[in-house]
Amino acid sequence: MKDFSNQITNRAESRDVEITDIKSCVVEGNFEWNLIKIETDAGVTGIGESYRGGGVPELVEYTKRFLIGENPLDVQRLYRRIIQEMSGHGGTTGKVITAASGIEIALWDAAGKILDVPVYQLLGGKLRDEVRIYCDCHAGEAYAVDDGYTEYAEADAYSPQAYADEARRVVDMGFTALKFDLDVEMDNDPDPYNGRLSNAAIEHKRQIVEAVREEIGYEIDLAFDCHWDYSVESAKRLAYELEEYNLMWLEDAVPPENMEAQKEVTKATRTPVATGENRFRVFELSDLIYDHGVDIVTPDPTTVGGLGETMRIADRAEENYIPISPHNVCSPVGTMACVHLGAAIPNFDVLEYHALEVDWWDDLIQREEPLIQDGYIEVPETPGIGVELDEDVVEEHTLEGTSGF
Ligand SMILES: O=C(O)[C@H](O)[C@@H](O)[C@H](O)[C@H](O)CO
Repeated sequence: MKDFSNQITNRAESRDVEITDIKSCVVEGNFEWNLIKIETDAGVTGIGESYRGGGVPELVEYTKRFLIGENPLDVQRLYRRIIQEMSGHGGTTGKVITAASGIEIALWDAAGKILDVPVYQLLGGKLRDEVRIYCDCHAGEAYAVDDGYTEYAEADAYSPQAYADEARRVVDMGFTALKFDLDVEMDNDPDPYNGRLSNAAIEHKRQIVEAVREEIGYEIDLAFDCHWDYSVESAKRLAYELEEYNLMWLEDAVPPENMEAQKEVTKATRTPVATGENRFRVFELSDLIYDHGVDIVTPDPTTVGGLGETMRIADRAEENYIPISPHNVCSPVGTMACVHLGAAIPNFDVLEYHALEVDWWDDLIQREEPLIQDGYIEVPETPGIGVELDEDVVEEHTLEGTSGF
């Protein structure tokens, strides 16, 4: 059995740092945000975020047995150590990689603070001073949270007009790129399991896209997400139907497991096709990238294995002239980690923001101004990922029944 413990002996004293504790906290936003803290004996705490959902706190707790005492500056080695230590019990993919992603981000933050540089600098420097954001939007009354929102009767909540009105509202906030969900309840008719779209369902979707385009024009980038719902033939029929609307992309039209099915859809249409958020590590995306089975790749850095793993994916995508637009449904912590990534990779396109309905999203960090200004986030010059949590707000929104940091 190999010994994966720290074999590094040669290091300048000023960088001889140790991890003293690792903590996690689930914050209840529009998703359950898994925040992570890594404490060190250098008086520095790194913060990170793993993708939403259950299991992360337990896995983070587990890693303490081999990460405490390690040097947080060895980000790449420690990420691999998590996989090596846990691969025997399913750690090469799935939730272990999700947990490792948040730890990896917290390590970059700690490393940046210890070395007194922003994370993008550690990733190789920056190609841009600000990162463009696309806003994930929702039609429908469930999301009526802000001024200027029209309330709809339930039957009209997913009408083309409701989509167009919401698109207008979000464009007026300064965003230059939007995404809506295109999977609507009527897709279940007549059968929710076979993935088949009726002609009426496709026509309804076409009308939604048309209404949004008529409202916001063609200068705004516009994407639609289908959440892995359709059969190959229905995905293709839908993608053909939308070709005339010049979308930024059509996302996740078929289920995520079958690469060949995905490739068939991508290659069948001139509507750009995006996917990637529910794959783990570079291994689960390489085939799709090298076979040009995706037009825009959308890994989630807080799921896929952190910033290093996303950079490896971005490298392969760049080699194939494919842009990368990270999926992101995080709090400001995970979002800011993605901003450093977006600054450091050449083929970055746009970063998702998915918290329009969380009016305290910005309050979670210590900051005067909203993070997003006119649809962009400025790449911070402060050490680490460049944001610090407001502990009171974290505590206020800690998931009920969990202990918090
Ligand atoms: O692209 C996206 O923004 C995602 O698909 C989200 O819309 C999902 O709903 C969420 O991550 C739940 O799984």
